[in-house]
Amino acid sequence: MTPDTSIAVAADAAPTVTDQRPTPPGGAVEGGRHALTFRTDRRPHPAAHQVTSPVMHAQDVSVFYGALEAVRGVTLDVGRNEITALIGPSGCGKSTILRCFNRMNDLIPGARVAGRITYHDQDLYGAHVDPIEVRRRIGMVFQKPNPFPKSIYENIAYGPKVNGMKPSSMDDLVEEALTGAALWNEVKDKLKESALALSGGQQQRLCIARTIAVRPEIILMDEPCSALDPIATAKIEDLMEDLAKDYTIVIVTHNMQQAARVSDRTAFFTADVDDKGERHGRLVEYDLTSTIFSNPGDRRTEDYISGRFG
Ligand SMILES: Nc1ncnc2c1ncn2[C@@H]1O[C@H](COP(=O)(O)OP(=O)(O)OP(=O)(O)O)[C@@H](O)[C@H]1O
Repeated sequence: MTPDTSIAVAADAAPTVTDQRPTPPGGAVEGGRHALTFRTDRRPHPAAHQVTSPVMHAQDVSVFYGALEAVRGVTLDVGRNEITALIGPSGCGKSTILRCFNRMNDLIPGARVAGRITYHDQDLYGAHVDPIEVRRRIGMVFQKPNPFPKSIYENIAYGPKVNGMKPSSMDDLVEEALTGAALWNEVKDKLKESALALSGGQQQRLCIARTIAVRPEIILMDEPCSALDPIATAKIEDLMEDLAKDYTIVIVTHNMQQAARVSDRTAFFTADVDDKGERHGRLVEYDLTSTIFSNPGDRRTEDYISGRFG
């Protein structure tokens, strides 16, 4: 699909089909790609995250809700076609940072973003940037599956229609999106039935299909499996691995095994409490997932992933 050049985001932002994920140096856990063991030898915290192909860059980003500085001074790169996991204890600002990446915080009264976020080297918050187009290119899947109370088909076709996409065949586009979300075989004979009749896991895959139907480049996922059972969760995790061939994914998860299983890089956040008792989230450490889980550079990261804190 030819990207719409009338908006202010870069025209080279179309999805690519290369899998550039690095092979992690750590061993694999059962059923996953990364080690969950810890080494006692520590290495210096790297000065750079060494993301070779960043699609998005956050520089000294702080987010305020009214007077509360909820997250302070976050700097990180999101690598193209990588899965980046944001982990950390409740209230450290993971979802807040995630929402910055597609300007969802714009919709929260009193929310303000300071610092700079670039997407393909363009200021995501520039005056000339259309936030609606940002959210098409950078889609979001939420904690609780939220299909529209419409048919399965309409759930998928809705986004392309309202975004003015004119596919040569909407049927083909619907099939492609449902196939991409590993749902087609389960629903192809009941496309006219209500999406609300699907199971929770199917609904979540439908929401992923709805997201990819508008051809985003990045998919943000805010605890996408927290409402799902282990089997449905495993399906979404398998799906994420497939999706990362075509899309860049950033996921917030409370499930550290999930972060270890699915992600290439992990950002660990925590919250400092100031003398007024206010919590300010901050990024402690960001590195390859294998490093974060096997040889973290910061004691707080190790305490958290080993269950001693949080
Ligand atoms: N809409 C909002 N209005 C005001 N404060 C908010 C809002 N959303 C989040 N906060 C505050 O910002 C801080 C960070 O919240 P956030 O939800 O981003 O953290 P989190 O790490 O994702 O937490 P959790 O893991 O519990 O979802 C918290 O102090 C929270 O109360």
